[in-house]
Amino acid sequence: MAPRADGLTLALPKGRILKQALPLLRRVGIDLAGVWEGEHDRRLLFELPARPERPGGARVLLVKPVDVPTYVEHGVADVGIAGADTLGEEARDLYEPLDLGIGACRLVVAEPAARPTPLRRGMALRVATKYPRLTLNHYRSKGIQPEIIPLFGSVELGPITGLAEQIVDLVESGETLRQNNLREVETILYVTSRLIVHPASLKLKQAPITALITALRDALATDGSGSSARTAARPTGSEGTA
Ligand SMILES: Nc1ncnc2c1ncn2[C@@H]1O[C@H](COP(=O)(O)OP(=O)(O)OP(=O)(O)O)[C@@H](O)[C@H]1O
Ligand SMILES: O=P(O)(O)OC[C@H]1O[C@H](OP(=O)(O)OP(=O)(O)O)[C@H](O)[C@@H]1O
Repeated sequence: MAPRADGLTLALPKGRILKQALPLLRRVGIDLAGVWEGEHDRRLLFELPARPERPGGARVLLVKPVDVPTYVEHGVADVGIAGADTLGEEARDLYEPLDLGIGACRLVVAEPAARPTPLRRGMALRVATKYPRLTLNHYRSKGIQPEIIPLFGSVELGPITGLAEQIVDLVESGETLRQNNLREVETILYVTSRLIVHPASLKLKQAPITALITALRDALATDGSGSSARTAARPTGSEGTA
């Protein structure tokens, strides 16, 4: 096997994306089995031992999903995995060579099914969200300058409690919206997780990074899970933004 992650540091998102990323990473020689012991394991840094095909070993950092781009942008990690939602929220100097197809969901506008708010240019509107920048851009394109109410979770409570008229949040199955009597108004962004690379690492560690990208691309091409996730999240012909 060709060296694929030799000497690289990877920043991986804890939580739901990690679960989907692990089988893919295993296929390209980054195997956390027997190293990371699962969600109860509180360690955050793992050294993958050197092997004949990876003489320099590899290092894995487990970080909060929203922090992955920060580790890569600062060059602490050479590569990382981050959702298009996280990447779209803040402009960063990162190379984004590959859509991994995992972590598929959508960033949508939603509101109470029984209390829709018709939108008019220049209207006053309160919108609760974890994504202030993507949200502002979306409403500004409609001539609306909303008051953004920043939340870090349970965003669906916003319109139920009267905190906001609308929300912008991620939808996967649609179950959270449904159980809270909310309806989707519009999709802002089709989200999947991307491989991100520190630009300097791409030059300084060109061989292992190119090998990793190629191996991941090959694994995705022969693995139904990546492409099916993409298909589920994104209608044919759409590209990133809705
Ligand atoms: N149903 C979903 N809800 C939220 N994020 C999802 C969903 N499906 C896929 N994702 C992707 O997973 C990423 C991380 O989501 P996750 O909820 O694991 O992180 P988090 O919000 O930091 O978690 P926590 O609940 O621990 O704060 C999102 O940025 C998005 O790209
Ligand atoms: O469409 P669904 O499959 O129901 O998934 C969407 C929900 O999942 C996420 O919340 P998460 O579970 O991360 O909890 P949070 O509200 O604390 O962010 C997201 O913010 C939605 O609330």
